[in-house]
Amino acid sequence: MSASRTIICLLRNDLRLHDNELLHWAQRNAEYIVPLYCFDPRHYVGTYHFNLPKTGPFRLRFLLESVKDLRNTLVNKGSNLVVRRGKPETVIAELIKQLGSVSGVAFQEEVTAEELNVEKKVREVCAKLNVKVHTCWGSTLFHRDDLPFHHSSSLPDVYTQFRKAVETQSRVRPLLQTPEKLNPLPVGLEEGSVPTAEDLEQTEAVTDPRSAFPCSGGETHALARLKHYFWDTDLVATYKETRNGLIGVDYSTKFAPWLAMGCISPRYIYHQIKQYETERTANQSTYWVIFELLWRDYFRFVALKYGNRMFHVKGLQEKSVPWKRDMKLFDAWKEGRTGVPFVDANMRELAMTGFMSNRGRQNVASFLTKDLCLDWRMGAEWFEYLLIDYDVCSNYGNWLYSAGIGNDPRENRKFNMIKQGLDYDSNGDYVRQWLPELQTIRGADVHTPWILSSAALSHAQVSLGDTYPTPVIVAPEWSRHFNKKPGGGGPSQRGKKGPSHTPKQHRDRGIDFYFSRSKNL
Ligand SMILES: Cc1cc2nc3c(=O)[nH]c(=O)nc-3n(C[C@H](O)[C@H](O)[C@H](O)COP(=O)(O)OP(=O)(O)OC[C@H]3O[C@@H](n4cnc5c(N)ncnc54)[C@H](O)[C@@H]3O)c2cc1C
Ligand SMILES: Nc1ncnc2c1ncn2[C@@H]1O[C@H](COP(=O)(O)OP(=O)(O)OP(=O)(O)O)[C@@H](O)[C@H]1O
Repeated sequence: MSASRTIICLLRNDLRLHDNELLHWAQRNAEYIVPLYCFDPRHYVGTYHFNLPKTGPFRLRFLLESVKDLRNTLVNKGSNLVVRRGKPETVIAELIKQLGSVSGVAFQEEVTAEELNVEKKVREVCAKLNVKVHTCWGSTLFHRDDLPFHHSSSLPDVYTQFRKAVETQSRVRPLLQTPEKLNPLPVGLEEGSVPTAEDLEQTEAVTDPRSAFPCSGGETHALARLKHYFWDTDLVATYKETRNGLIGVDYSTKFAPWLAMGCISPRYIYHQIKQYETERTANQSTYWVIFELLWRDYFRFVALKYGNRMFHVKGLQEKSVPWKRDMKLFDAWKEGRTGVPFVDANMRELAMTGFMSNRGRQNVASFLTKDLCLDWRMGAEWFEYLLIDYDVCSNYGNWLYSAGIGNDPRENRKFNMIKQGLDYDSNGDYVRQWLPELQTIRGADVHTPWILSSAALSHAQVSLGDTYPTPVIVAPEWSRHFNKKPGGGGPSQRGKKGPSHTPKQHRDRGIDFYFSRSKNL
């Protein structure tokens, strides 16, 4: 077996060939490259506090598709993806021994405890076996080394300050060139088969035709999605007006699942936006995709700054909140049986598809933490289990933010479930899509079945407490919106926000808009 100048590239959340720092580096430094993916058993245990399955069926399916897709891509480039079941540190030790003379092991750095623990163990194994370790930074739009802060501890605690600093003082790096051919595997190395969900003792995902994310995993599908959203349909040019939608695939980019597994590079998205802005149009919407990608960057750098505080009950602010751990309420929330239709519809969508819109996520997180007053980590772990796009930093960062113990500078923010339902699902179509038992209630009345007269309920054949639950809570402020005509602040109205602005103006307007949107929730 030939193994001179062989480098093992441990791939984790970087399942792509394009703009892949690791493979790019290995291509220049090795004669033989072993691109390796390990199905780590630690990803298939229970979550830390509430022992929910750590990887749910929708994400697992997406992962398996992504691994297969990367294998196909690598085979077409003269290489292959080596797949193993086992802990990376064990698999790598075995490979080093099997191959004889591995010159290096490389991986992309992660930032959170469980991933850092894997890195530590891989380093220990390599040190014992006298093999060098090379690491690189990836995953963010702005490279960690290009941030305008001397140290991660000086990262601002307010997103806007971070955003303005990187926008004015940093630059997104150019894309790395995708190799025409990749240096081969060492001769005789078995590539290994991609397991099934069953092999991993996990549940198969069941496809729901209503899914807002009916897409497959893998770089090929990620690049096709971008082509569709940017170049084939120009949807990116109206993103800011549609991004708060709830139904269908195209109201937002849906890049998140591919970004989470690294099937698409955020730099690639950025440079495609720049090209789109040059060739087609530049407006608030095209900028806004970058604005949102910067949130993703921000939470990753927040994790670098705060370490395990990201997971602690008191959050980044070290704030004691008397969270409850009422399992009955938690079950009602998880299963979409709280009796608050807008919450239930979103929670059922998540459970049945592994996806929920950003609007939905903000609402159900606010409901769990501010209305039910449940421990925010219950919600975070439920999302960790189910989301296809679960990303440790974006998930825990957003949950902390929603719970009021993270990076939100404003105090006591709370979403009003009824107002939100009326604003963003003004005719109740979204609620009816996910709550078949309320299908016969017409229009916006579906948001508040408990205030309907018994005649109206019986006409709709809805029996509260029987076919649909009575609400577990009715917050006092909701009553202001009972019987109100819908409309006002919904997404379609936002679309009529005025024409073009200079880039500077539209950025500032964008921020004002972002915050005004948040004040009266
Ligand atoms: C409680 C809660 C938990 C969340 N958990 C996750 C998670 O685990 N993984 C995840 O990727 N996103 C998470 N988000 C952020 C956001 O809801 C999703 O990124 C978005 O809904 C995915 O759909 P999209 O790709 O169509 O987004 P788009 O609206 O098209 O946005 C484009 C991209 O910007 C990034 N982005 C947008 N909003 C945010 C945000 N608030 N924080 C970080 N990045 C953002 C994503 O990478 C997204 O793909 C969470 C939000 C909340 C409120
Ligand atoms: N990648 C990850 N995904 C999810 N959770 C993670 C990840 N990495 C670390 N954690 C969480 O970080 C925490 C580990 O931090 P730490 O060692 O400070 O915990 P701890 O002191 O045991 O926590 P606690 O204060 O809750 O008892 C755990 O809650 C763990 O679930």
